Amino acid sequence: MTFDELLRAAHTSQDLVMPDSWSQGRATFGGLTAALIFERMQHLVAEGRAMRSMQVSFVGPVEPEVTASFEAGILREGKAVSQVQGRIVQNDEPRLMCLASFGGDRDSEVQVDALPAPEVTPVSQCQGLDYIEGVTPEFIRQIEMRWAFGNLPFSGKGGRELGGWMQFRKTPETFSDAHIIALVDAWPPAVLPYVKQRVRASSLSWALDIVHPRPVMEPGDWLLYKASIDQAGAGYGHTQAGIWTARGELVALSRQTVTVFG
Ligand SMILES: CCCCCCCCCCCCCCCC(=O)SCCNC(=O)CCNC(=O)[C@H](O)C(C)(C)COP(=O)(O)OP(=O)(O)OC[C@H]1O[C@@H](n2cnc3c(N)ncnc32)[C@H](O)[C@@H]1OP(=O)(O)O
Repeated sequence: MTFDELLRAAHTSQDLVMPDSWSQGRATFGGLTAALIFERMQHLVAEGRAMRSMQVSFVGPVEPEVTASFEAGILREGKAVSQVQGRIVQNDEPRLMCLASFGGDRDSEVQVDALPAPEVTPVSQCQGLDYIEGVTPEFIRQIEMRWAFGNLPFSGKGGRELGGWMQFRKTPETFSDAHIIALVDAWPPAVLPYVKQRVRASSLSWALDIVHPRPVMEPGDWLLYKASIDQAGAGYGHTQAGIWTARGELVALSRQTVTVFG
């Protein structure tokens, strides 16, 4: 199933089955589960209130091919901001919890421009990460990544930065916030180039802000992702990342805590 087909399914039903083709080890790709719960949360919110900030806790693996319930509810609606919660339940256990703040614009004297986007090699000159059965996670069949910063996972070469260009392999119908959410989580944890052999890793928690006014993005546009490690040790890594359009406009800011089993 394509990302757009799954988004449509999330509009019509609370109960969804995540296909194997979007899996990552024992779990479903976290960018997909977060995007689908986001989609259900967003539908509860009045027009004109854009998602500003979202916090996700990956409580447990959302297993592929097993029905999961995607539940959403409003916590509070103020003059400009709607606070919304979402959760995914599978086998009567919470597997993902999400809080998001959707806010309309208000008059303000404060205006601070974003820092410039990083210098980067053009997408046409960057090496893509191909899907290799049994080697890469299944969801790499859906999302294309072209390496521009840092070393490959399991290369043992380390480095503080990781990232590059990303887009859906099948051009989507639109480029919504849900599409951004799915793309941003696709990159492997930035700590993985430190290990020399294949080890397991999982996103544990994720904070994502989308910046407004959102730059104009057309389906099929490449986005740039650059993560850096703040600190890592004892099986956990703390990373932050920026996301930009190819024109260098800031789109989103991401912070993740990841677990690494090795
Ligand atoms: C040239 C080369 C190019 C290659 C190039 C491509 C590279 C590609 C790299 C991929 C990189 C991943 C990228 C993740 C990105 C997401 O999307 S992961 C999906 C979203 N996150 C989740 O589903 C996490 C849900 N939460 C959890 O499962 C648990 O809360 C946490 C985070 C694992 C907590 O840790 P815990 O309490 O220690 O976990 P627990 O449930 O007790 O389970 C631990 C066991 O699970 C295993 N485990 C953890 N994660 C997984 C997993 N995803 N699948 C299977 N087993 C897992 C551990 O190894 C450990 O195994 P044992 O030591 O027991 O044998």
